[in-house]
Amino acid sequence: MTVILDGKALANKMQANLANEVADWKSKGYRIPKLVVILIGEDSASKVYVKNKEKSAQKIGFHSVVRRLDESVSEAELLDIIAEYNQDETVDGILVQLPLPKHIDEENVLLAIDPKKDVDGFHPLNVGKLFVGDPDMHPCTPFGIITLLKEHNIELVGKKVVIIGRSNIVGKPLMHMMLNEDATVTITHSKTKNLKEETLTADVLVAAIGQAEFITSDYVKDGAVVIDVGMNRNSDGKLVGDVDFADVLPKVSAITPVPGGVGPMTITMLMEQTMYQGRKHCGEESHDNK
Ligand SMILES: Nc1nc(=O)c2c([nH]1)NC[C@@H]1CN(c3ccc(C(=O)N[C@@H](CCC(=O)O)C(=O)O)cc3)C=[N+]21
Ligand SMILES: [Mg+2]
Repeated sequence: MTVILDGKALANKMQANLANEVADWKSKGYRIPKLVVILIGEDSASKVYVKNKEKSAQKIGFHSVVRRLDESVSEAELLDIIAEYNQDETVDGILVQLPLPKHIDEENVLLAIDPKKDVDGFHPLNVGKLFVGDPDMHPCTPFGIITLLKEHNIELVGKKVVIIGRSNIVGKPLMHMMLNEDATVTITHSKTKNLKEETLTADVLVAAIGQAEFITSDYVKDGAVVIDVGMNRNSDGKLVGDVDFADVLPKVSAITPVPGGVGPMTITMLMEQTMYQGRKHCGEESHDNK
């Protein structure tokens, strides 16, 4: 029997726990955590993701601000707006939705966010802390993957993890998180030779490729755990992952669905990290910090 790693179910459970904690703070008169999401332009996928983040934040009871900026906003204007939220003591988390318009330099933006409010874990300081094995804020997608695996008691110590994809938001940070769990990690990517030879060695296979249903059962070892980070539309307009779910399912011990797997966990870790910052600043000593 294959275990379905139900990210939606765990997301609901974790977000309900956060909602209880926030309700408890409210009853004590503490300041409530605030998450600011900055959305630039009219990209339709970004709008959907930001909407989902806003819905989760509101459901938990956080103060949720979505700052919508015109596509034409200058980098200097954006940096000023970030500086304003950095200084605002009622703001616990700041997220600038990626991708950015071409005329804005991503590195400048990520460097501008106070690392303490960097709920995405993308600031180079947080990236470096993860790299040396002393993480503070984590990138949410890989953090969600690790959290989902732990919830299902999937052992990582000494296991062979193969990641397909070397992005700064998934592949590379996940490599470090897996190393911190004492896994043996291989990263593969578009220039990897004999990809299938690599993936067939995986006890845990993570697909972050960006190609609909690319991973079929012939890429997967019997009994492996398969994590699908993909979000693609197939020819019928249906949301599918990078894994051919129906083909792979009978061969593996556990697998994440799309939708309802890694995506909801990403949002949940964003909420967890907003709460993590809030816990430092909203409690007994600082509840008057309105
Ligand atoms: N600064 C920044 N931080 C991000 O975390 C960030 C970003 N920029 N840019 C874009 C990506 C993408 N991302 C997703 C989050 C949730 C779902 C999600 O909830 N997916 C649902 C389905 C959603 C649907 O129906 O389209 C699911 O998998 O079940 C998907 C994708 C966060 N991102
Ligand atoms: Mg994130």
